[in-house]
Amino acid sequence: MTTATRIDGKAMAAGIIETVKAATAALAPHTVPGLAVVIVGEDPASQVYVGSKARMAEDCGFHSVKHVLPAETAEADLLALIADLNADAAIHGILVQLPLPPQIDANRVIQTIDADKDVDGFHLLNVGRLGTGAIDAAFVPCTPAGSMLMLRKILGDDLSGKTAVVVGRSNIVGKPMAQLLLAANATVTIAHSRTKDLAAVCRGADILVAAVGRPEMIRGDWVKEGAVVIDVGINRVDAPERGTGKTRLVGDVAYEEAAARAAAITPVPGGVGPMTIAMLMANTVTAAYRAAGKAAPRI
Ligand SMILES: Nc1nc2c(c(=O)[nH]1)N[C@@H](CN(C=O)c1ccc(C(=O)N[C@@H](CCC(=O)O)C(=O)O)cc1)CN2
Repeated sequence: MTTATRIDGKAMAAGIIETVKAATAALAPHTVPGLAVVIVGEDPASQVYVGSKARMAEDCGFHSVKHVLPAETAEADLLALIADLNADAAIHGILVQLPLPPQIDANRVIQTIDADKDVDGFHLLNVGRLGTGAIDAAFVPCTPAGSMLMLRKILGDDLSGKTAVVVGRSNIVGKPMAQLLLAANATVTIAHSRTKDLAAVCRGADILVAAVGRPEMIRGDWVKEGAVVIDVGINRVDAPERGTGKTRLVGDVAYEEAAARAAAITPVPGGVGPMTIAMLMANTVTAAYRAAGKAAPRI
């Protein structure tokens, strides 16, 4: 029996997009936020995400540019494109879709992006700002930023006294998510594949964030009664029940089992994913406000 509140990321994302549109309109006509998205190669999921980002940017009233580079692109050519985008005053945000092909050093690429245009929040300067509590000066990575807004909607801004467990230690999600939770006064554990008795660690969490990339790894009996569960995983699995060769998306959490114990939980799809794209738009409009020397709206 499902008892948990389903945290609707699609609806929340739509609200954020309305705020971004209003903030964009308020900058006109002097500044039009500009977002450049760059994809290297033909990974089908990346193509979908990049297409959604470029379309959403247009919908928000941005100057939206998409660069599609072949899979065999040399690192030097990608770095040259980034240098051009860094120098382009019409571009306020630069996003290079990950993963990149193996001949390209993703870290070198990320560190080449001007930190003031790093709307993904992956540049060391932004990582450092987040890690030292200078969150208002940072660009915060979109997935954790969106996850945090969802949590705040349920639990409020101050997480004092709450125990949070983040399962996953990636630079894109796990680590920044832990920093955000810490900044909101939660008591934070980062767990991962080598954590001893992961199920027991999860069972201690008032806030459980799953970002491991393993379909439905987190079972219902890993979830504390009344916990808030944020499922960051987006895994495509076979769905023979839908017909031959069909697939479906599942999270890192076994949704129905977890929902029977949690107070609130994000679904997959329709949870954290749409918030990721909305927060990218929010970061881009923030970058444009900063470039224009104006105070960015709080989103
Ligand atoms: N440069 C970046 N690369 C990647 C990031 C990122 O934040 N920056 N994150 C992920 C992928 N990602 C955005 O790029 C992303 C993933 C999923 C969704 C989303 O809306 N998912 C939908 C389902 C979509 C589907 O049907 O396939 C959902 O969960 O409802 C948005 C963005 C890796 N790379």
